[in-house]
Amino acid sequence: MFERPDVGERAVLVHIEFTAHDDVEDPDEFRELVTSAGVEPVVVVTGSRKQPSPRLFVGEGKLEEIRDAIAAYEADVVLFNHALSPSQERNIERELKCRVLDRTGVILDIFAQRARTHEGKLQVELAQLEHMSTRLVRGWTHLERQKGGIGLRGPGETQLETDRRLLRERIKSIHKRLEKVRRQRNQGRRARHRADIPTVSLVGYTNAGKSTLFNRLTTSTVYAANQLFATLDPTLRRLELPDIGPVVLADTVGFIRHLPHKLVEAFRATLEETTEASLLLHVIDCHDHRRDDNIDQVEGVLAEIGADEIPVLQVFNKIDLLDGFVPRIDRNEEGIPVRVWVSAVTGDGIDILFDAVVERLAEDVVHYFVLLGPTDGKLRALLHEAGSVLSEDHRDTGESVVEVRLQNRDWLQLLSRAGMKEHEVRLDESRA
Ligand SMILES: Nc1nc2c(ncn2[C@@H]2O[C@H](COP(=O)(O)OP(=O)(O)OP(=O)(O)O)[C@@H](O)[C@H]2O)c(=O)[nH]1
Repeated sequence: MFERPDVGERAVLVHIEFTAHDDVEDPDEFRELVTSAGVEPVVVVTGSRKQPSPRLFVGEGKLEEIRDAIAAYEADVVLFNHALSPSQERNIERELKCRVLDRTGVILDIFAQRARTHEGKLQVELAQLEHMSTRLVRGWTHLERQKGGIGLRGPGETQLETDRRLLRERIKSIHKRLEKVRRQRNQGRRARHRADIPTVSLVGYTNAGKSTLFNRLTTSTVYAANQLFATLDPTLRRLELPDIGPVVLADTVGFIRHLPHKLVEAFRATLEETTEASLLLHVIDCHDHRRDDNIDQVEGVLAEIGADEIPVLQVFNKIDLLDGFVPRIDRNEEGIPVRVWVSAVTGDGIDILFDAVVERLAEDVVHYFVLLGPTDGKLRALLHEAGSVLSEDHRDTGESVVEVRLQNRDWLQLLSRAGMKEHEVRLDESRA
């Protein structure tokens, strides 16, 4: 699991089935989400109703039950697995004399903890502020605010003390900054591509086992790099892979069923970095009856954020839950690994997963038409020596166009041996 500060909060969860609706949330998933947010679920109060009560969402009897649960379990917060209106949230708080957060608030808290890029952070802050602006001011004690805690963390925290006008200004200014960040983004991304070491990003539904796999891949293997990686971010680690060299492994926030509509943008922003990955490990709980539907949804979102061009290796996790299943690699017709069956918990198959990752990264070949002048003799010789030259056209100008195909890693190595930087190489773009 994620390492996060232990705020020691204890939560009563509330999950109600509504007979008049069919969009039922999953109570187990909610428990996982709450745990992900660093809060301890101490009890789940369940019930069923035809439809929500407009004032208190639940009935008087249920409210009494929740009040008893707060006292019995000494809970700090009540978390509803539902979207509450601001006035419902306020009314329930007043009745229970305890902090109340709805499902949107819980998810936002997770996003706030995990957003990494500048844009991601802004987008999450925006969603938090917008969510909060309708919910001011509820008189939480100063102590509670200082302590932090679910729904009180993240960049928007101090905004609780400001009035609505300031909040609106802040929202406006974030919109502006987001626009600017977006304008600069594509440019920045191109530049970063050149310098960065390859990133392998774990994506998948919440509870698929991403964090478990992340820890397994980075702590218990010979490939985990010993040297400190210049980040305090627990979701980024460096590995040294045979034949590939250094690689960054990145964990991402999990997909969530029934993501509240207004959080879709914020969620995508937390995933923004994956569009720069060299390889995606799509972690899938192979034991989950919603497996195929989950895969479709993840692929759909990846396509929407423009990450569908990135090579994907599916990791079917939790094979220990399938009887007598042994780890294996599935390959496509071209012999390329497309799926690996593993258990992150037992470690079964982790070795072949590494093999498959190395194989997929090694596939990362470049195919260029390089313009070489009289002073580029060294690079030309090295490319020939490496057997990477497919064809060569000499021009009257004394230049030649050399068609090369080789692994990106080797290409970069040859450039460095030739004393050249990648941006100094002239490519014949018309023939790329
Ligand atoms: N049986 C079994 N359980 C696993 C395996 N991998 C993970 N789990 C369990 O599945 C649950 C979720 O694992 P996580 O690693 O937290 O999942 P995640 O995808 O990171 O979830 P989020 O952090 O919510 O996105 C935990 O209870 C794990 O112990 C596995 O290989 N086998």
